[in-house]
Amino acid sequence: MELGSIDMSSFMTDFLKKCGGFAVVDGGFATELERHGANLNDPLWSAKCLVTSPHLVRRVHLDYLDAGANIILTASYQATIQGFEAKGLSTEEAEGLLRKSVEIACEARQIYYDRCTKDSCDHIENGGTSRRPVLVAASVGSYGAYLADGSEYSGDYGDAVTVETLKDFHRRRLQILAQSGADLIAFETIPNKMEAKAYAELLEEEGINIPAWFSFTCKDGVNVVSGDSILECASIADSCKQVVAVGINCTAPRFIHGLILSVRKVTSKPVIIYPNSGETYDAVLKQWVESTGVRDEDFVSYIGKWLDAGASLFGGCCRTTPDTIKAISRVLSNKNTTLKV
Ligand code: MET
Ligand SMILES: [Zn+2]
Repeated sequence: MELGSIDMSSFMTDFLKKCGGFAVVDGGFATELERHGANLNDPLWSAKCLVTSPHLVRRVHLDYLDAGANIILTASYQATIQGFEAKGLSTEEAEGLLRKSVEIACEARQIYYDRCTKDSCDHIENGGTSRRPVLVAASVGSYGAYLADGSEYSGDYGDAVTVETLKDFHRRRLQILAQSGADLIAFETIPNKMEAKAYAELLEEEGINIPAWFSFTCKDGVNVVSGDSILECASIADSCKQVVAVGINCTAPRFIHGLILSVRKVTSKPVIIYPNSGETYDAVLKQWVESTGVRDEDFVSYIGKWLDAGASLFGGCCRTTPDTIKAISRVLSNKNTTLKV
């Protein structure tokens, strides 16, 4: 199969080299929209802002770029054609909003570059200065995120849902996002093995010619939220040629170290991690609550340990903010400097 001009095998390693060894991913997107006043109590969640307040979406991307992100994720996590249609939009309008999520992120990157001065944005590379590399990743949330019934964090879709159901659900959105100008696709918060398989098959069958990452949401140090083993899930990602990074997101920081070691057992692809704050989402209350008994400290202090365990891309998920990302950037730029000496 012709995959166009992008060399999937070196895409991420080349990018990491340009970043100085490690890359910074952005933080909680919906969290930051809410901090700016958006009301996301809606089945579309953060994707609602693509309709109601695109300026806020751009603003949040800029907040994360200012905080040091090398990769920004689009507002398409919960943007689905089916979800928009349920709100009375036409298929064309729904598809337009998917494209718009990528356009806004690309626009934010351009604004960021345009207003960069040497002092604030450039980094030193081989004795000269160069622009900080930034990629736009088109976010794809799970079928459970669309259902908005809590299955996003249980991975339990019932017996009637098969790999084929999931492929049919995701197919058109994936085709559109792959042709939208995004640099890669971020399959995020994958809750079970079946959805990973569906994504891998779709990438192959649709001949998707931009890279992707697979990121799983886990309930402990060895299993994704459905109970499927992270080893099996990460192996599916490993065997897919378009997949350029494999990892974990929206998972409590305390499980991340063990999970990185597990992922590394089954793949040599770069490992990405962007944990949440350690709180748990209560699907009935529709809010984040502190986990009983265990408290995660500010996880930025764990980054060094996660680096040693072999991860190379770091960011934050729900309930993290630009301050988290600033702190991560600081830790990583120290590491990058150390590496270059
Ligand atoms: N990128 C998405 C966000 O930060 C991931 C959500 S995980 C439930 O909003
Ligand atoms: Zn999250």
